[in-house]
Order: sequence, then structure tokens, then C-alpha cells
Amino acid sequence: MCTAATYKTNDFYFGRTLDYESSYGEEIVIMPRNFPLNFVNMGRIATHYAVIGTAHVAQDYPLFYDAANEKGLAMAGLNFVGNAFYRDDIDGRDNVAQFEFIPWILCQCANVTEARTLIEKINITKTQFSPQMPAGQLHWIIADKNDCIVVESVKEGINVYDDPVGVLTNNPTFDMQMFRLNDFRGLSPKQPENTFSDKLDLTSYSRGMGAMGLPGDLSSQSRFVRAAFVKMNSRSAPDEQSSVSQFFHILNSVDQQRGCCEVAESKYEITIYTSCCNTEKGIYYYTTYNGHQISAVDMHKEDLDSAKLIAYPMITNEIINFQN
Ligand SMILES: C[C@H](CCC(=O)NCCS(=O)(=O)O)[C@H]1CC[C@H]2[C@@H]3[C@H](O)C[C@@H]4C[C@H](O)CC[C@]4(C)[C@H]3C[C@H](O)[C@]12C
Repeated sequence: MCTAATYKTNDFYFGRTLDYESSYGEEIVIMPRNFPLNFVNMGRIATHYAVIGTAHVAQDYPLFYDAANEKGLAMAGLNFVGNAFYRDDIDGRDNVAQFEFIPWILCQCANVTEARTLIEKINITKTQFSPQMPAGQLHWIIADKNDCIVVESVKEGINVYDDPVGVLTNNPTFDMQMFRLNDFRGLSPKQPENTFSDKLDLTSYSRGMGAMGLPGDLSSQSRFVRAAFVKMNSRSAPDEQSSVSQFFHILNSVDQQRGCCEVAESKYEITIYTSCCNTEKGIYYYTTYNGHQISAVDMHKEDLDSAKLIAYPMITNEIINFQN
């Protein structure tokens, strides 16, 4: 399971949890402007926007999971198993392989409006990156500071949904994830009134009772509702430290602890990493399951006109700040 979220204060923040039972060997990767991109069907793009994100690098190619470009447009792929449907090439469309979708959008589009235009012509194909790497079954969230959409390639075609919440999890389809929020419209960060019955003297004996009924389990639909509630009610000071800290608190509300979600005998899904990209400053913050301290990579500290990928291994060990 995974959850993606956006957050706006002085700057715009975009990130996700990557929940899985095993790692593909991901790194923080910067794709500079002159790194040549050779698309399976769409030719070569030699110069483009610089991109930072998490990727598995194979054959010197960045297989991005989530990323943002230097213009402030961000995008993440989340599992969409059983619903994702990719086609063979279709004449007259922009045939983009599933693994190319993030670089295709982020290297060319400065905002969601431009992404919408490109997506109108797209056909997401089932072409595999390599025989050993079957296409992931994903749907995508794409956001900038003004707009957010979800893109789903399903049997019926490509659906583009407005995402007014700025949250995405896995199944079901996004329209159903959103609809479920109606069931929780009575939740509130304020203490509830007694509307149960005026004949009963019911008391609010604890703080936080306004959110009673907020789902606490790890299913994707429940994580959507929980992350949406936390994000929509989030308050923080607008500076960088406060915003980044609050962003991690939003995603930590859907964190997966080892042992609670068994996917096979003695195999457990965990939150492998949590990311938070300040898309305006090009800083990619992250934590890992065993690395709670926030680490960061700043794309603007690198030579963004270079033609070579720059990769930083994720810090995966606990760094404890002893005070004595
Ligand atoms: C497994 C990851 C999604 C995690 C997630 O959503 N888990 C939820 C589990 S569940 O549904 O609730 O069961 C996805 C996110 C990004 C994916 C990777 C990226 O798409 C990049 C390449 C794309 C290649 O086609 C396949 C390998 C791969 C390296 C992908 C492997 C895997 O599918 C990843 C890592």
C-alpha cells in the first residue's frame, strides 16, 4: 500500500509513503537537463527540465517512483492492482510505456495544465522495461501548487480525475475513494455536540471525539479517508521546518509498522520510505523505515546542466541524537 499527499504553506510540498514487503533498491536520483531520454516510441528528448525523485536505476535509466521537476510539477505512481490496464501501441497516439510516464510528463510539462494537454494524446503501453521487470500496475497523482489530478489507465480508457483533496492511495478507483468521504462528512477536529438524543445527557469525556469513527486500519480506502482528514485539517506555521515537519506528520498517520499487514507467510508490508519534496526549492526530504531522521537532497546544489544521472543511496539506518 502507498499513500501520496500534497500540502501548501509558503511553498508547495508533495510526497508519498512507499509501502511494500521488499525493496527494488531505490535511490534519490537527480536527472539533469541534458541527460538524454530515449523513449521506446516517442523518440529522443536530449534537453528537458531537471527532475529529482526516488528511482531504481537500471541500465543507467531512472525508473522513477515519485519525482518533481524544476518547475514545481510533481508526480507519483501508486499500486493499482487489478484495475490498471495498459494497451499495445495505438496508431496516432503518443505511445508511452508505463515506466516512461513520469519522465515523459516531468521532462516536458511545467504545470498540471500542460500535463493535462499531453495526457489527452497519450496511450500508456504495456511495454516492459526489460524481460525481468514486468510492468507495475499503477495509477498516478500529478500536482503543482494550484492543481492536482489523478490519472488511471483502465479497460475503458484513460480517466483523468480532479483531486481536490490532494491525496491518493491504491484501490479502488479514485472516484470511489473520493465518494467514501461522504460517509465521514460529520467528522470534525472540534468536540461534537450531543445530537444523539436530547433526552440523554451524553458527555464528551475525552478530547478528539469529533473524529470518532475515522478508520484506523491499513486498507487503502481507510488510509485515503484518514490521510484526507489529517491533510485537510492540518495546521502549521508556513516556514520550511514547520511545513516539512507537518508534512511528515500527515503521512505518518498512514504509516505501516512491520507485523500489522501480512502479505505472505511471515512477510509483512512496511513503509519503506516516506518522502516530502519542496517542489519550489527542489529539495527532496525523506525518512526510511529504520531511518527516522529526516535526510535531504537539494537538486540545486548539483550541476543541473550535466548529462549524467546523480544518485544518493537512501540512508536506511537509525541515527540517534544522543544528548549526553
Ligand atoms: C510496488 C510500488 C508501489 C507500492 C504500493 O503501492 N504498494 C501497495 C501494495 S497494495 O497494492 O496495496 O497491495 C511501485 C511504485 C513504483 C513502482 C516502480 C516504478 O514504476 C518503476 C519501475 C517500473 C517497471 O515497469 C517495473 C519496476 C519498477 C521499479 C516499479 C516497481 C514497483 O511496481 C513500484 C516500486
